[in-house]
Amino acid sequence: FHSLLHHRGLRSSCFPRALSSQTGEDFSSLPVGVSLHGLTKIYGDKAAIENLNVSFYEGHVTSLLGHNGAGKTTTMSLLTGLFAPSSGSIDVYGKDMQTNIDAVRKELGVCMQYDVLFDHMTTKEHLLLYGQIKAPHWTPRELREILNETGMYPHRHKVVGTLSGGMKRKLSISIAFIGDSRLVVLDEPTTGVDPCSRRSIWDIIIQQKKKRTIIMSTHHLDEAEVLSDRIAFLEIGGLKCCGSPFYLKETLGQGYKLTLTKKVIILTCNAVNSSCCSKALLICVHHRRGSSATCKK
Ligand SMILES: Nc1ncnc2c1ncn2[C@@H]1O[C@H](COP(=O)(O)OP(=O)(O)OP(=O)(O)O)[C@@H](O)[C@H]1O
Repeated sequence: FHSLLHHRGLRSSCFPRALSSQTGEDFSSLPVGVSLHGLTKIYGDKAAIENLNVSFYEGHVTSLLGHNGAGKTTTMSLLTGLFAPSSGSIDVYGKDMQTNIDAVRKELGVCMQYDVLFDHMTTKEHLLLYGQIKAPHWTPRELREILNETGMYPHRHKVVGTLSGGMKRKLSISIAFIGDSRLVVLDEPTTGVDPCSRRSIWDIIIQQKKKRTIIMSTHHLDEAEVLSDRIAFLEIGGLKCCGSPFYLKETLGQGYKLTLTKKVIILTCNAVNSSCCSKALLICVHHRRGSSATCKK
């Protein structure tokens, strides 16, 4: 995060303390899936997140970015109802999370940072188990569709203990999409996954975002840029800026700067006329192109 700001020629102090999500870009035509109102979580005497105000839109993937300890996991934990906020509220499709937690959970899909899977069960058995808990009305055909869409169908009879790390992540993500979850929270969905599997996970997320509000956390800037409709940068528990990757780059970034400094080379040219000096310079350039030897002439 800091290096991104540095590369863009920005210091984090350039940002206002809590730049509103609505600043600069107008998403008012999109349905709001989730909104956080003055969300604060205090552990002991320390605020893990403080006065977070941001809206997440349906049909969007929004990435939470920030350094270690910025408050991403805390925000995710509050969004999934794992902890109650110290103050503030979360609205999920118009329902207050605190007072309607059971109704909200029916529409909530979660992929935790670490896979919560059972080694001795097959891929299909996982889908059946979580399907039974989350969406008992779902038919085996609908579960099969999820497996197809996430590319896990060919691996349906494999026990999870024999799956690769990438496949386990895909299975965890498949589970998050069971039951037409409208709010899907993905905590570092590509952690520990090879570049090829990462890309197929990106495809799954993009394919599934229609009619859902997807909120994910990541440490990968490239991933956030490729996947996100919006990126929310957190720092020390506060929202530093939020917007589409394009908007953030256009508005806050200053592009990359390349500074070239020409090294002074002292040419010991005895000749008085300039053509000799030019010739010497040319020889010098040829020398330096051909090898790293010091130019003497
Ligand atoms: N259970 C807890 N008890 C006390 N402090 C906590 C607890 N969980 C998180 N914190 C503190 O809250 C702050 C935010 O932590 P959080 O895990 O949300 O950050 P993060 O952005 O997810 O970091 P990472 O990228 O390392 O996962 C940190 O200072 C952390 O030490």
